[in-house]
Parts: sequence; structure tokens; C-alpha cells
Amino acid sequence: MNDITIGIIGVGNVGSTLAFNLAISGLCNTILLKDIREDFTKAMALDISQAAKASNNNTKVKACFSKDEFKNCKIIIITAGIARKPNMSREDLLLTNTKIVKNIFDEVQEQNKDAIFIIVSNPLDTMVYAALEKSKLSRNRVFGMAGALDTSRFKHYIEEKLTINYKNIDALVIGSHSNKMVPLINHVKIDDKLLIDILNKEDINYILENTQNGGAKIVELLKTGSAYFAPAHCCFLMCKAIITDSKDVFSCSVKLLGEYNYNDLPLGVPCILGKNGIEEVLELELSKEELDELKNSMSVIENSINLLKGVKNETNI
Ligand SMILES: NC(=O)c1ccc[n+]([C@@H]2O[C@H](COP(=O)([O-])OP(=O)(O)OC[C@H]3O[C@@H](n4cnc5c(N)ncnc54)[C@H](O)[C@@H]3O)[C@@H](O)[C@H]2O)c1
Repeated sequence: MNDITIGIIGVGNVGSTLAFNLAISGLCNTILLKDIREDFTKAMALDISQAAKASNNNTKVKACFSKDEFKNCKIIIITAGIARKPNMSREDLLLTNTKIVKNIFDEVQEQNKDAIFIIVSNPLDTMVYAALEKSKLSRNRVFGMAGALDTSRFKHYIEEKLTINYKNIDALVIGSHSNKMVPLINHVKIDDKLLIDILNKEDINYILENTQNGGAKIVELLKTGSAYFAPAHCCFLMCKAIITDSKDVFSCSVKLLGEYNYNDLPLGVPCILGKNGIEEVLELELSKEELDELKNSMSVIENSINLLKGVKNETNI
């Protein structure tokens, strides 16, 4: 068992499911939970601690309500905020969640000087931008989880259309966490075969459309919120890569510094994760068509950030 504390802020569907994943894995020995719903958070801490005990591991889960309790975290995952309901876009969450995310840094940054922050709250890429702006931390320590989830949805819909036996799907989604995300369809490999050589155009279009609208489909069915098992598990895997210094590659929303010809803006691209958070941002060789799609995808983030900047001038968010 590692002597490591992981903090989760926002103990709703994603946050509590992540805490459960962490507690039963034994990846860390302390999980700190923080949410505005006090009794609910205390209940989650008890229930999840007891789940850890059922697997005979010593992970302690604590509900924290003061600055002094929520401290010394190696990783902090921010899932606080409101989630989408049917007919809401991720952008509809913009102003509320920006205020929440920025306040959180006021509350926890001082007591967690070495923490790596993984942002989950939506609209994801803009929340990464707001968190970086507020915290003034470097990009390796403040980044977002979304590409890992979008990639798992991509793989889900690819598998639906496969009729052959295979061992591995190698696939990646980059771009903004929006319906203009960029599933890199021409790069997908099923073992050593290119997917585009296996499936017809209709199947390919089905995969692309469903991947890009994968979150909305779950929102529509749930009616009261958005997906949480896959998002929480992707966060867990990213925490694991950091704690174990695995150097595994995840698509993360990270501030670009010249990569893909963008500067000072966050975008989902493949990154190596290790003990310092993002160890390296990988630059893929993309076709002209893919770069155009990425530009289109980035326009969602630029519009959202511009909207935020406009409101900020008026209201001091
Ligand atoms: N990045 C992704 O891929 C991805 C995937 C799923 C969900 N999300 C986003 O993650 C966020 C959480 O989703 P969810 O389904 O867990 O929602 P949820 O409503 O179940 O949980 C949100 C929690 O945040 C808490 N909260 C609100 N304000 C807070 C504050 N100031 N401090 C601490 N806690 C606060 C609420 O009390 C609630 O428990 C949403 O914004 C959602 O859109 C992102």
C-alpha cells in the first residue's frame, strides 16, 4: 500500500464512483472527499470505507469540511459542479462551473502545494483553461480527463461493428470534449489491420456519429444527469498511471505550447502520464483533413473561452 493521499472534490455520481474505484484498488491509503452536501459526503465516506474493508485493504476515506482537513494530496480530481440534463450542451454549464472550479482553487491550493489537478467538470476544456488561469500552475499539473472517455466510447462503437475475432483495438480520440471531437478513424488498428480496410462507409459513419454523441445518448436515457461509470474509471486509470509512474499514454486536455500549431489553449491530445503528471505531450502526424477537423474542434473551445472572457469583463468571475 502506497502512503499516498488522493482528494476528490465533488462527490456526486462521478466523484463517488471514482472514490469507490480507488478504495477497492488499494492504490492509495487515504481518500479525502469534499462536497457542499455534508451529510451525503459523510455517508459516501462511510460506505466507501466499508467497501475497502470488505476487500481487506486499509484505505481510509474521510469527508472534509475545513481547509485544514483537505491537505497533502498527491492528486486532486475536480468533479464539482452541475452535470448536463437532456437538451443541455456542455456549454450550458459554463458560468456556474467556472465559478465553482475557481473557488475550489482558493479553498484547497495552499494546503496542497504539490498536488496534480485532474479536471473533470464540464465544459471540460474551458474548465482546464479556467483552472490554469486561476492556479498559475504549469500544464503538467493541471489538465483534464475527457479524451480517455471519448476513446473508450470510440472503442465501444468500433467493437459493435466488428464481426472478426481480434485481440486489440488501437484507437484514439483527440480534440475538444464536444460533438466536434476528432475520432482518428484512419489510424484505428484492429490487431495489425486498419479498420478502414475492414468496415464499409456506413459502419464507419455509424461509429463516428455515435462516438461524437456518446455522452448525449446516456444523458437522454438517464434524464437526470450524465454518464459516470466510464468517466470515473478513466479518472482512476489516469491516477494509477501517475501513482505508478507508468508512462502510459492517455488523451488529455492539456494547454498546448506550440504543438499542433496552437499556443496557450487547452486541447485533447495524447500525453504520457507519470509521477509528474503530464510527462510529455505527443505530436501525431496528421493529414490535412485531420488538421482541419482539429481546427473545427478547437473552435468550440475558443468560442467558449471567448464567452467566458466577455462575461468576466462584465462580472468579475
Ligand atoms: N470530462 C468528462 O469526460 C466528464 C464526464 C462526466 C461528467 N463530467 C462532468 O463532471 C461534473 C460532475 O458530474 P456528476 O455526474 O458527478 O454530477 P453530480 O451532480 O452527480 O455531482 C456533482 C457534485 O458536485 C457537488 N458540488 C457542487 N458545487 C460544489 C462546490 N462548490 N464544492 C464541492 N462540491 C460541489 C454537488 O453537490 C454534487 O455532489 C459535471 O460538470 C459533468 O458535466 C465530465
